[in-house]
Amino acid sequence: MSELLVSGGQVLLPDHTVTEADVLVDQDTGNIVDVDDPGALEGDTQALDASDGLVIPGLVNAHTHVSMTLLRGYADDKPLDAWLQEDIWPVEAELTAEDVRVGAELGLIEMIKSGTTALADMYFFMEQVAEAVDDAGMRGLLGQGCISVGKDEEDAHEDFQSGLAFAEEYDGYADGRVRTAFMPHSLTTAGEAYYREYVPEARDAGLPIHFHANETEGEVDPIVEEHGERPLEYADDLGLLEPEDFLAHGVHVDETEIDLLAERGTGVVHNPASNMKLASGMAPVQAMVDAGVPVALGTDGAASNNDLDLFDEMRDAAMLGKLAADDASAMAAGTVLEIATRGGAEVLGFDSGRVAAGANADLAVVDLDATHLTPHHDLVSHLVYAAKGSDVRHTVCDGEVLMRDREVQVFDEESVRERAETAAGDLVARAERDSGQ
Ligand SMILES: N[C@@H](CCSC[C@H]1O[C@@H](n2cnc3c(=O)[nH]cnc32)[C@H](O)[C@@H]1O)C(=O)O
Ligand SMILES: [Zn+2]
Repeated sequence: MSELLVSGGQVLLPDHTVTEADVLVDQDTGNIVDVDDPGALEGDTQALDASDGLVIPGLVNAHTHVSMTLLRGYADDKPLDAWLQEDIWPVEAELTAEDVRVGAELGLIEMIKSGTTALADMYFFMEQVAEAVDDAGMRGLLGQGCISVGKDEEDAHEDFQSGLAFAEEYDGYADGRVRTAFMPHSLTTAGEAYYREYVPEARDAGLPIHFHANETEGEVDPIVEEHGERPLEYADDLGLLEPEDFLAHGVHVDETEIDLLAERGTGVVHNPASNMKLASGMAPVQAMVDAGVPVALGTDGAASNNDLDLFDEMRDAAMLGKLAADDASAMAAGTVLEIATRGGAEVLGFDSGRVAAGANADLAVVDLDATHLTPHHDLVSHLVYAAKGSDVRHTVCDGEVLMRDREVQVFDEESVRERAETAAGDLVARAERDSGQ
């Protein structure tokens, strides 16, 4: 049996208390075997030094478009609709499989470096993302985003059919680290007929469903006008609110919709940075937590964030959550940490997000030996309010070390950065040439 012993540091336990302890991992099963007093456990092979560090669950980025790293800083300072239609979609029309692959590798490296071990991703050429997640050693819930607006019927059907085919083919890929979902893009960009046709097929295949919903006011109004009901009531009619399903954003949700989500057990992924940057609005995230809605945290794509650092996102969630609730006690550090770890894992259906025997060994070790983390009154507070992704020293997923002493083990970081720079430049040049600029 091959084992990994993470020793010499402190450990964040599932109840958010911190104790000096070691963590023993079985690399064959990828699970945590035990968490015990310093020196009490022995590992056969690999050791990971956590001295002056805090072992935390790997963070869960529950909504992103990882390959959008290629568009980081390409188009900023616009609202969602104009940003997608004028800037992002024209460039995405030029994406190749190779672009998506290198964009994914770049984004996954950024995640590993900032302690993220699992993601939910919706994009194009998802087999490329699946292979990159496999190479990265991470855990992913992946799906192809399916859109019908702006397409003729044949193209639209092709998009939904290939989305389903990807999900069926790749579920369980990468030794089970990749799971899949059916991902219609949003309640407004995928037409009702497509939901009516393909949701039952997704259910027959046992797939969860993930989509964007209630992100901007501009998305809510047309649904209310056309269907005479709130968007999430419409989503419920379409059969999109099962307990394994989860939606991104949920910014403009009313009390009826919050109660509906809680009743159905459908997850909501909060994306505070993207919501602020696109001025989409403030999600009532504390109200959703209080109502019992399963809430997770996501960065959205790097073009609307503009990073994939969940430490940054936790801080944003706390700040924006307080402002939204007009209450400084809202989205307290413990609540935010919970949605970024166990909450996210539960929404995605992964048995991770906690440092405990039996759970997946998905961990990060945060360096506490830093000026901006001094003194150590409350380490949960530090994780949410003061720590940065660059404070992560080691990252482990499924028992394998993905980053050791800030050196990414699973990719050649320099070469990925070079390839990404070239691919991004070429992509934008193609798009500009085709638009006759
Ligand atoms: N098969 C689809 C691809 C959709 S991928 C998912 C899409 O979501 C887009 N996206 C990124 N961030 C957001 C957001 O905040 N709201 C809605 N869509 C977004 C992203 O740019 C990408 O176009 C097609 O043929 O167009
Ligand atoms: Zn999104």
